[in-house]
Amino acid sequence: MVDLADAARRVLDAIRPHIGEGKVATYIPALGNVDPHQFGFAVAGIDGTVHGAGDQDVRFSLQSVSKVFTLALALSRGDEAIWRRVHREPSGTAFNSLFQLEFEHGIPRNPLINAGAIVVTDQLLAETGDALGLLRDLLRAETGNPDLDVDRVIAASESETGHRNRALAHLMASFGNMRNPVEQTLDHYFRQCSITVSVTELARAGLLLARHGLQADGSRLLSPQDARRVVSIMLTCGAYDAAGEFAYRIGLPCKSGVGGGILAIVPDRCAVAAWGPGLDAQGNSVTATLALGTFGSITGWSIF
Ligand SMILES: NC(=O)CC[C@H](N)C(=O)O
Repeated sequence: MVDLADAARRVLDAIRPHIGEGKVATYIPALGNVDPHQFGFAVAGIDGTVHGAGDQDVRFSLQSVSKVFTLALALSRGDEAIWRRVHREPSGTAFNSLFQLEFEHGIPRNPLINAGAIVVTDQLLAETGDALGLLRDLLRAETGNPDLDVDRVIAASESETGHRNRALAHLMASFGNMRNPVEQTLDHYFRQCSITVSVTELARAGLLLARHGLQADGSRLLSPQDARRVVSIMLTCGAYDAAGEFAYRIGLPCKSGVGGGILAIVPDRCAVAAWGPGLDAQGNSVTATLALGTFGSITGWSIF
């Protein structure tokens, strides 16, 4: 029997000497203001009990971790048409890379890199009229924080400097793979990335996937099959061009974001969230990656 409270404490002890390592993302200027000397860890057991350590209640920018939840929302609508607009293969390239998208005729490799997530947001927006609103409602319900919201300063900073994301979206539009005007979809995309959460909240929200699509209130968002699909895409694509390294080192489906957060799923057991603002060259948090590896060693949990 694994004692999750004890595991969280032991993870913090192991990570303490590394706190502050890595480089805070500065290509989104507002993210560059975050103090790198912070670290939070939380594990939510399948029964909903959360055990945390360190800066477990400090909020940070969700960034690309949001892509898992927009994908879940798109699939929850039974919308198989999304798979004509985005593939399901690891990209092996940076999360905001352009060149593969041109070779592959404007169809992104997967929904967890920027181009793919922009397509998913575009599809949700076209189908529902409010992609950000749907995501915010879902995350409010699943994190248990009714005040969860977008950080407007970060959203504005993303938009002001979002040249690459605009380039990706316009390239896809040139291939006929955008349904809304580029600026409208990107407005929802930038704001979805700028939602703030703590690791405690993120771990709780991750239970949606650990419970195979069941929401906190017991209702079903995703079929078990679609929940499994989301988790499989996290394993193969969730850490961009380090997804193979993550599978090797951690052995759990993960999704990272440049805010320094990483969500990992242990199906039927727990959801784990780790956060440290300093990133490695691939844009994955140094301390959060180490923390998940340590958690895996302590518990012996891996999907392999
Ligand atoms: N990897 C990430 O977290 C990237 C998300 C970020 N908002 C971007 O679009 O560049």
